[in-house]
Amino acid sequence: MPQDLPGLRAHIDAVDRELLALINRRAALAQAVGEIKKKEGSPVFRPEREQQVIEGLKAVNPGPLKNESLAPIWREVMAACRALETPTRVAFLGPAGTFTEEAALNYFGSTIVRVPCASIDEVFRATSAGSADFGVVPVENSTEGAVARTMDLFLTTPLTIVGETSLLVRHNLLRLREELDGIQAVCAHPQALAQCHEWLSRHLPGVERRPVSSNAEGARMAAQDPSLAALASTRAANEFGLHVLAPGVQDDPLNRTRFVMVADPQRQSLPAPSGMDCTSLVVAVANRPGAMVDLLVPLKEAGVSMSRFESRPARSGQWEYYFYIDLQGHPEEPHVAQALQALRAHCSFFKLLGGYPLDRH
Ligand SMILES: O=C(O)C(=O)C[C@]1(C(=O)O)C=C[C@@H](O)C=C1
Repeated sequence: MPQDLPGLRAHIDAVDRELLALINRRAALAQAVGEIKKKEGSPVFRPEREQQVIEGLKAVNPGPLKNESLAPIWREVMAACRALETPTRVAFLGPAGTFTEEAALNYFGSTIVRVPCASIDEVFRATSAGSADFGVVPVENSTEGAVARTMDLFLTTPLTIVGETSLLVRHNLLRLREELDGIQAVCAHPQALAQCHEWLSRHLPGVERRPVSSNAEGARMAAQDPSLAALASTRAANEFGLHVLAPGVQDDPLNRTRFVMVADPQRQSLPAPSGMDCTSLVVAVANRPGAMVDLLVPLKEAGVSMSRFESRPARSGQWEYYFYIDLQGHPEEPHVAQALQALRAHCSFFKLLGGYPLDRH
């Protein structure tokens, strides 16, 4: 190997040409897979297969490339291959610059057709109506808990969950002017305002906190009115030409949001087991003593672990609740199937929301 800069760069150029030829060979193979899928009428996007490809490579990676760098590279390669099979249209809580858009790009790769939506309801509507193949919505935040609207829509729409991803969420105070003085209102999504409550109380006491439909919408408003500030990502700051007055103003430095990918089960079948999956369901039980225990016993007996348990009022006026449950494993794995069957018998309402690969990065 040469030791001088021009010599090393010439080697890099040669390796890049080899890589290009190999990636094109891979793309041609994916195109051939696409032809078979077209004939069979089966869905192009197979999250469990993409997960297996990445995990398989991580297991044999000799380095020096780090395993955490490997995943985003192959995600993009597979997204580009997928785009040759068919364009993937993804609806998300927009406008451009939201964390939900970032989650969509991380998960599906940047070659998607972006369908920004003004609300979580619209993401579900666009995906149900077929104007998008997938929808991406926030489902829970490590500081603020469940995203209520998303949970309610799981109940009332036929969409299923086909994937999940989580993001470290950093909020920044953004403004046209490079000073804190004279801010009349801070505009952001209610969740972001809540996540930055302490910082706002300390540094901008008495300033109005104005809830808007998304953080990027707040940034768009702040870009038009110098008296307004926004709480949003640095991507939104770039998108709308705003200054970052204070970076990372969220109360919890490890603030994370979990997003899920939803799809219409008529057009996108349930992902097959990947080896490390999550099963999501929503149930209701009769309002009687011991009903909760009856719900948990079948899980214990089948050896299934629960990773999330969340309740939402059923809005019946009777103090009845829906329970949102995440289980470890895939609904097609025998012990999970057994637990689901036993659970169903104890529930007055039972809806399987999906079985999908766990987010492993
Ligand atoms: O294996 C497939 O089913 C493919 O379509 C190929 C491929 C890939 O690029 O590896 C692309 C899209 C799918 O989501 C999964 C994998």
